[in-house]
Amino acid sequence: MADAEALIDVRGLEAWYGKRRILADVDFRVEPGEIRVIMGGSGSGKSTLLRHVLGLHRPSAGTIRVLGVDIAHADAAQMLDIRRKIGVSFQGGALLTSLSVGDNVALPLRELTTLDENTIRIMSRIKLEVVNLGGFQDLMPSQLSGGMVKRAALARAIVMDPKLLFFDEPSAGLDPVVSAELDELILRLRDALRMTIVVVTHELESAFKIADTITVLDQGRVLMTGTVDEVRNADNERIQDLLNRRPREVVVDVDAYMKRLTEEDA
Ligand SMILES: Nc1ncnc2c1ncn2[C@@H]1O[C@H](COP(=O)(O)OP(=O)(O)OP(=O)(O)O)[C@@H](O)[C@H]1O
Repeated sequence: MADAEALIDVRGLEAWYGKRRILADVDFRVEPGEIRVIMGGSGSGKSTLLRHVLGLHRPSAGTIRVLGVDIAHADAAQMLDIRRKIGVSFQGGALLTSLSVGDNVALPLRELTTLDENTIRIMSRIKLEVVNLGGFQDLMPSQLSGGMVKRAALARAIVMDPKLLFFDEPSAGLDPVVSAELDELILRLRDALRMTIVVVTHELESAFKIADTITVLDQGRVLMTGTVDEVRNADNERIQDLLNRRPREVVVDVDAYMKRLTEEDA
């Protein structure tokens, strides 16, 4: 497939927080219509990669093209255009507790479009139907269960019919049944609405169920990108450790450790 067709095309990405390198030489391409899962242990750099792709951080090195635009060099109008075409459902970005479910879902339409109120209401209700929350628009977030909150946040993320949807830890804090329902919903969004979806998850079962392709991150590097079967059968000790939940052996460089403790801004 030609390069121009990738919706996300990250090459050679490097990211630093202070003196620590968090991502090194990351290549990450997402093709239209796929569900890509980003897997990796805690602190492997999954959120940092997403933050760069969303234009929240500038890369220290490398290029990031999203929907054909080099986002490190995009102007405000280009960024706004991209934001309109991207849906985001992040763990931290929960519903606003002071707004009804319907008003939460309508938020992107009110902030990013000039549509009239009637159209906004109809569009948000349709998206609530899509996530099986039809008729719940007048409830407050505090009246919803954990799974319903996730689905309402998903309705908000897709209310603008994004080409690209980012979903951070959909299963976090949910019981297995509710989590499985959410997986089904993600698959339906890809199939029915033809969205391209990037999901970050710790849940192996969920990852294997929804992913077309998986990118495995470890210590800020991409260990591999492949299909579910390719990742499952990977001849790579670290990947097998992650799949079998074996902890990494800790190798401590004592001199470097002492130096870090005694240097400022370590
Ligand atoms: N704002 C920050 N300042 C300094 N270091 C940070 C910052 N954000 C993250 N880090 C560090 O960068 C590394 C990667 O963090 P990141 O949140 O990207 O990992 P993650 O794979 O998303 O982890 P988790 O699954 O626990 O959310 C971690 O070592 C973390 O401590």
